[in-house]
Amino acid sequence: MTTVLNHAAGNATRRSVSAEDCFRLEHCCLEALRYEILAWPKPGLVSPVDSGSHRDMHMGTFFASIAALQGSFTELARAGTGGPSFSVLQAIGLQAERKMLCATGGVNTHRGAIFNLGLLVAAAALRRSDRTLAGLTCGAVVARTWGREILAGRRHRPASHGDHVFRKYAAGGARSEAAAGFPTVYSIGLPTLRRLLQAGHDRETALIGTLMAMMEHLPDTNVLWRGGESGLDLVRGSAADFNRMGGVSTAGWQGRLQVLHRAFVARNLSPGGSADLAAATWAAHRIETLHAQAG
Ligand SMILES: CC(C)(COP(=O)(O)OP(=O)(O)OC[C@H]1O[C@@H](n2cnc3c(N)ncnc32)[C@H](O)[C@@H]1O)[C@@H](O)C(=O)NCCC(=O)NCCS
Ligand SMILES: Nc1ncnc2c1ncn2[C@@H]1O[C@H](COP(=O)(O)OP(=O)(O)OP(=O)(O)O)[C@@H](O)[C@H]1O
Repeated sequence: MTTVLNHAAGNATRRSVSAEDCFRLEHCCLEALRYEILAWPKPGLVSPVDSGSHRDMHMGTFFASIAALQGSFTELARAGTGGPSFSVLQAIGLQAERKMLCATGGVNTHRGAIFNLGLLVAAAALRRSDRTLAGLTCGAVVARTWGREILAGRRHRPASHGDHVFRKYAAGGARSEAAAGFPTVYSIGLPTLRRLLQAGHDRETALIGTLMAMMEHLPDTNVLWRGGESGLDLVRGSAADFNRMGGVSTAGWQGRLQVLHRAFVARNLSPGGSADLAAATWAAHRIETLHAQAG
């Protein structure tokens, strides 16, 4: 009798997640990556206008990577539905990284983005499948379900730039952000993006405003790797100045960002972590809106 009741209670909290649901989640991710690369001006970053501080990639490399990633986010969403151990998602994420490297001739265009977006879609699918998680953001679902394993995972991978930076500056990078439930996305990115959209800014402008908010606050390991602490101080300080002066809501903002772009390129600085989280913010905006509409 107890077994039957438990089984019934379990069914009441479970809901099936369709192939269409997973496909819709992937669409939010691929759209976010397209909007991020197309946005201009973005200090130090690759855009349709130039390659910023990067010598091994251009906008076409990013589009080749995005095309190769088609299917990977659907797969991550499908896997997330069952609330698997992090190692299951990691295997799919590493496979996606291999597809990216194959499409770009070995260039890292989206490693951070695959990690962030992959975890967010897996969490979105898990939340959809389990009604008891309905009140949580995708970020909170990531932290609660996979946070510990994400932090433990650092020990099992060959040393990366991120690991060097972690040892030298104690900056936890993408893993810390994810394990903490994406605080930069949910506490800084989303409020900024939604405020700018509500104020009537177009999508591109709102995304750049969001990027600049990220840059002011994020301990970006890409910047630390390339420019050390003084590079990070410069990036965060100049983003803070830009935001304090009214950011993208003030006339002439594009010109000010082009000046910053030249300054970053001269110092080989690229805020790739902020770019990743601006894309993650766009995807989270779309995914959380779909969730709210579904009720
Ligand atoms: C965890 C990863 C991203 C580690 O990479 P790495 O050691 O280089 O870490 P690091 O945090 O320095 O940077 C990774 C990238 O994240 C972005 N980034 C940099 N700083 C930050 C930050 N503070 N917050 C978020 N993203 C950041 C940058 O684009 C950077 O290139 C990754 O390579 C990995 O382990 N991949 C395996 C696949 C996986 O686990 N997937 C999970 C499911 S999708
Ligand atoms: N528009 C963009 N321009 C440049 N980098 C971006 C952009 N959007 C996101 N990124 C992120 O920046 C990272 C690439 O930066 P970078 O080339 O400095 O990393 P790396 O491969 O670790 O270092 P290096 O090229 O110095 O060996 C990617 O993980 C990517 O997710």
